[in-house]
Amino acid sequence: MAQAILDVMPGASTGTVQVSDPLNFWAGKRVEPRQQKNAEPVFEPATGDCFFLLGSRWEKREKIAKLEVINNGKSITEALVDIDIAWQCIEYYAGLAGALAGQHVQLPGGAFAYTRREPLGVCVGIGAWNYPFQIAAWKSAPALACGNAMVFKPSPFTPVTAVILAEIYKEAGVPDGLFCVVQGGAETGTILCQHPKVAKVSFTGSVPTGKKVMEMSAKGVKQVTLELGGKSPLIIFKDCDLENAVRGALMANFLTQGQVCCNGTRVFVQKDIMPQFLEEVVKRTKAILVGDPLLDSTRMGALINKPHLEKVLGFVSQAKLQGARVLCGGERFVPSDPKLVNGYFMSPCVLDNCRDDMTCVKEEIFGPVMSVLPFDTEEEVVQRANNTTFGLASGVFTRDISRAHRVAENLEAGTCFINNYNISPVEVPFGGYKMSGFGRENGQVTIEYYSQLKTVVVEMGDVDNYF
Ligand SMILES: NC(=O)c1ccc[n+]([C@@H]2O[C@H](COP(=O)([O-])OP(=O)(O)OC[C@H]3O[C@@H](n4cnc5c(N)ncnc54)[C@H](O)[C@@H]3O)[C@@H](O)[C@H]2O)c1
Ligand SMILES: C[N+](C)(C)CCCC=O
Repeated sequence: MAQAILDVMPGASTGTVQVSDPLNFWAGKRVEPRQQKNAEPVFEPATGDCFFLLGSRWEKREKIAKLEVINNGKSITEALVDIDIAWQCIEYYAGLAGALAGQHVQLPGGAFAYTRREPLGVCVGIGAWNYPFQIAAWKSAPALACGNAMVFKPSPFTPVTAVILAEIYKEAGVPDGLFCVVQGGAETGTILCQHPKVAKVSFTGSVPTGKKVMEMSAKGVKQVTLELGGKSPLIIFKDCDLENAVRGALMANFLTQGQVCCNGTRVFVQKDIMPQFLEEVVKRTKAILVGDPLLDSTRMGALINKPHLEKVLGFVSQAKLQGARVLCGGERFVPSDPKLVNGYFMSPCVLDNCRDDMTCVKEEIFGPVMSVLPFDTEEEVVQRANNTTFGLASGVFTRDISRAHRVAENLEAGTCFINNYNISPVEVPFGGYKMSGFGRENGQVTIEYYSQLKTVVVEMGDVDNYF
């Protein structure tokens, strides 16, 4: 089955998914993608209709990416990477499916035991809106590889591309019902978490919703994976390669309009190199091309919706009131293209003069806002970096290899990037410490979160009877 799914990704088959009213469609219902041959890949904003023609592997990649741009607002450059990460994830778990294995344990007297890795049953995946296709793949690929079924609920803000994934699985021959997409918001999510036949919930979203999901799952003794928010530190020591550190800071803050859970939004810079760092990071931030996300040249698209844009701009206003200095950006951006004037764009922002007690430094903004903080010593910065309830990711730039590993060990986070940031190869586990959640996605370890272990004990002699 896994091979069949892979065969579909590079295949030359055709099919379409028709989506009516992408923001509200199929609320709470099972999606049955319609097969319509030879339809054009178009999206009609006026009617909300979306037609998608599956083609060759690379045509599909482009078309799914284009739909993801329409779905989410991120740049096409990033959406293409997201689609690649998604198929790499499916390929990876397809490979692991055949390698699932237990253990043989020799016992006294010739008896022995063995363990079997068995599926959990029906797993629910609930996704956030920032990586809609990728999240659906990160959850469904290991779930299916372990022999489970998955019911996936995307965010109501980005309902489209999970359905494309369902279509791909269907084309690959996945039996009906093994991967289903249901649409809706909190109400639908609640029904899924409370359903007695659901064995596990894998959730990606905010901390408050994650707590509710955990509470509901606890009542049914369901397993849970929680991929929640973050306020990750990025520590830049004076002995770093400054050019790479600046690039790393941009990667840590501005992907997907800054709407990334693991972003390194608290950028701690050692005082000695602060002026050079700020000069370079501001110059490069100002050069980020914001605008039509479907253009290859665009590097930053639109935020997810108006309330969210207003919330992010509100964080910038509050930061100013609390004494931060805006070095660039932080304002609504209106592109010159008339069709984009009502879009939810903002200019990427760098905040200086920040303190640890400011709201912009303590809370997850989930937008393109980098807060820069000075520090003196390693001991001090590690203590400040850990002074948060979150623990998703962290980063350190230094040429001192001992320091790099010491800092990585001491940071309370599920990931520490050394001399890079926000790369996530599928082979590498991803997940949080503290309030950023638990369980992992990606990597071999995720098999353990989508399967259960059965122990079989085999007697080879007579039964010892105490009675
Ligand atoms: N750690 C990660 O891997 C990761 C990845 C992406 C986003 N996030 C986090 O997600 C947040 C942004 O995403 P969001 O705004 O979509 O989060 P959210 O918590 O508002 O919603 C996430 C999902 O939960 C659903 N939902 C809402 N209420 C529910 C309920 N009561 N029961 C069940 N499901 C419910 C939503 O419909 C959506 O599908 C940020 O905090 C971000 O850091 C984390
Ligand atoms: C692919 N990234 C950039 C590591 C993001 C993972 C998902 C978090 O929002």
